[in-house]
Amino acid sequence: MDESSPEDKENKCTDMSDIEAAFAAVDPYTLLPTLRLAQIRPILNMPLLEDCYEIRKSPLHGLGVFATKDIPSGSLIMTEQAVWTIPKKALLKFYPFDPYGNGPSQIIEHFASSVANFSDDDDELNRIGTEAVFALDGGFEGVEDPLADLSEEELAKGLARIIAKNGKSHNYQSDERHWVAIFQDPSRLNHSCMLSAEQHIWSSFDPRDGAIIQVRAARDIELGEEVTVQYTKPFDTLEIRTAFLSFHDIVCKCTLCTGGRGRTQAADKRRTAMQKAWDSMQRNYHKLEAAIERPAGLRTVRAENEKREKCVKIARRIMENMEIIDAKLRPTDQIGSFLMWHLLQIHCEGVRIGSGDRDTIVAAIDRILAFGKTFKELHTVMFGQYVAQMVELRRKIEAAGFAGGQRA
Ligand SMILES: C[S@@+](CC[C@H](N)C(=O)[O-])C[C@H]1O[C@@H](n2cnc3c(N)ncnc32)[C@H](O)[C@@H]1O
Repeated sequence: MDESSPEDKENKCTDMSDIEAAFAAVDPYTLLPTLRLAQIRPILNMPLLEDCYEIRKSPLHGLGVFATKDIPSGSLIMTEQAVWTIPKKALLKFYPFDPYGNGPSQIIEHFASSVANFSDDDDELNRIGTEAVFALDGGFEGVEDPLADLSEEELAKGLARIIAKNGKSHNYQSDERHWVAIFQDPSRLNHSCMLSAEQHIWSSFDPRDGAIIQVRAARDIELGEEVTVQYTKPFDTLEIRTAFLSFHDIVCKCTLCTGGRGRTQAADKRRTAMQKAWDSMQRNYHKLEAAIERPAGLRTVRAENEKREKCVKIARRIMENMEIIDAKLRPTDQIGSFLMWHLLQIHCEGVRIGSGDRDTIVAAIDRILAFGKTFKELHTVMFGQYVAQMVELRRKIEAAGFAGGQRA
């Protein structure tokens, strides 16, 4: 039953300053660009599940990472500082078959300055760093001492292959270039289209600070199971995944790809529906931005109300799109840090700027909090913080008498 008075309804769009101020406080755009590694570290300092994996032969390919105990969903399985980070564009030039005509010595120079000499006064550390990179998949299998046994070109080719097979993309906030990072144990994570873990790279503000990776369980992983991540995008169908993976010379042997047509078709159907809702949500978000920017024409109350109504309608469509995605999502869809974060950013921003309607805003917060439950399961660190802020926001709105769209 709607218990709000006609007067309340008339006042619906007024006095939003509290809510807007509260939203401004949780605006991810104000949070993200200021994050530096030093600030991220305490978040990263979440307890690591000690001795929970080993590296051994995998049925998927070469070596893989396997659980040595039951790993509950959300556990931090690995965290590591990059052994080597390198700008992607520079990388292009490194390839011996490079169109820019640069010699292979550049990759060796970069390797020598960033890895082999990462500790100027500790030869032992330099040796460990060098051997760690040389031992990675695709580089120098069967070569005992690459530095002594190979020509400069062979050495450069091997290093380029190591980067191509094991590099993980990331960006630094103060640097427009795309970067590739090489980690040690996380390089042994094989791909599965039904992942069991998610990897997230925390790039600091400045490339000189390096990058850190976190690998978390996306679901409960049983003792002996292989820990896998997904190299492809969250909603990619079999056809798209196959195209991407074959470009990287991978014929996927995961349980989904080898599980029969029925299974892949059902997964494709679900992923296509999510992709459609995601695209529609992005379009609606842009529409919302445009609707908000457009002047209301005559600055009459009517024109302002019409504009507001339009914005509210679009904001609601954004919520509907989200609900479709929410209903179809599985933890094996690689949703944690990447997808849900963006989803919420768009959603929260969309509702904040698009709607002066308190019912819509309160409903949106409840929706976000409901998503929070999914996130709690996934233990996505950043989101945990975000949810806490949402809870606080909800509390403020309730205190201001806006709960459930009714004035107290
Ligand atoms: C980052 S490495 C993974 C660890 C690697 N198995 C090793 O021995 O170090 C990436 C390479 O593993 C192989 N790979 C990973 N996942 C695979 C899968 N699902 N099916 C087949 N090969 C896979 C591919 O050759 C890929 O280039």
